[in-house]
Amino acid sequence: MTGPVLVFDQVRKSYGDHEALKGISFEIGQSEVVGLLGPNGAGKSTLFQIAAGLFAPDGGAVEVFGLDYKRHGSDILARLGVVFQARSLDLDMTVNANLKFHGQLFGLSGRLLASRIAEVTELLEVADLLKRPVRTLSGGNQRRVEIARALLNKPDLLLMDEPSVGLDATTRRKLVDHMQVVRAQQGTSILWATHLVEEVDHADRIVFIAKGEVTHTGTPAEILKTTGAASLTDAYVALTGGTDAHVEKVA
Ligand SMILES: Nc1ncnc2c1ncn2[C@@H]1O[C@H](COP(=O)(O)OP(=O)(O)OP(=O)(O)O)[C@@H](O)[C@H]1O
Repeated sequence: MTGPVLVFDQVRKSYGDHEALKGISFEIGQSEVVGLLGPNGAGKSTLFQIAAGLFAPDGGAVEVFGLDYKRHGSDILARLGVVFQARSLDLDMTVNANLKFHGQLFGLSGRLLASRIAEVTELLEVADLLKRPVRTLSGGNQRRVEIARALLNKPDLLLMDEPSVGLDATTRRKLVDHMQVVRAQQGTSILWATHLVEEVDHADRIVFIAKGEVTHTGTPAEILKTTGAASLTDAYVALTGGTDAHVEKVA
């Protein structure tokens, strides 16, 4: 396919009388890394869950790989990788057992599964941890294993919802570097939801959302130009009215 891998078209979602998404529209192209940046409560997770097919929007449409979830849910999921905000590895199983189980869910087995596990763990630099129970790994390494797991099916689109929560600045930067390698080597499109500017400063495009609406979108260079800010952090503070305390820089 040559079209966008993900399209949000006027997506709306309410919880009771609270409108969490008020008509979100944007697209992600092939091999594009898009940062979805917004303060707490902006609607990132809600949008992310809709993109992952966990629930349908109240209004508007979402298309993944040109398909809709209603009719082609399993076709979409076969080509999707998802890293949720909450950790979801089995802590008592080894890294290898976790990856094997997940791979089997995608119909992988035998040598093909073993070679995929070798490939993704090398990519995320956790190959030496395969025999370790997940419980014994640092938070950063557990996150890398989760991302490796999400790549087992060679997804065309990887969705990540605040994957670096709880990680230190150096480990966060390493994750950003890993994702650039994943995109370069596998051509994977990536949607990275975060409230940390530093995680999206190398994205192809940043979509700012606040209070359920897209407020700005553009390449990092375009956003600097439009806002006249000296740094993306300053631009973010300007665009969000300086209300987000989570603006951090890597030392
Ligand atoms: N299940 C729910 N029931 C009621 N309100 C909800 C629910 N989930 C989210 N909300 C509300 O919808 C709004 C958007 O929440 P959402 O979690 O999507 O934002 P977010 O940008 O991901 O925030 P954070 O960065 O804190 O994770 C918030 O006001 C939140 O309180």
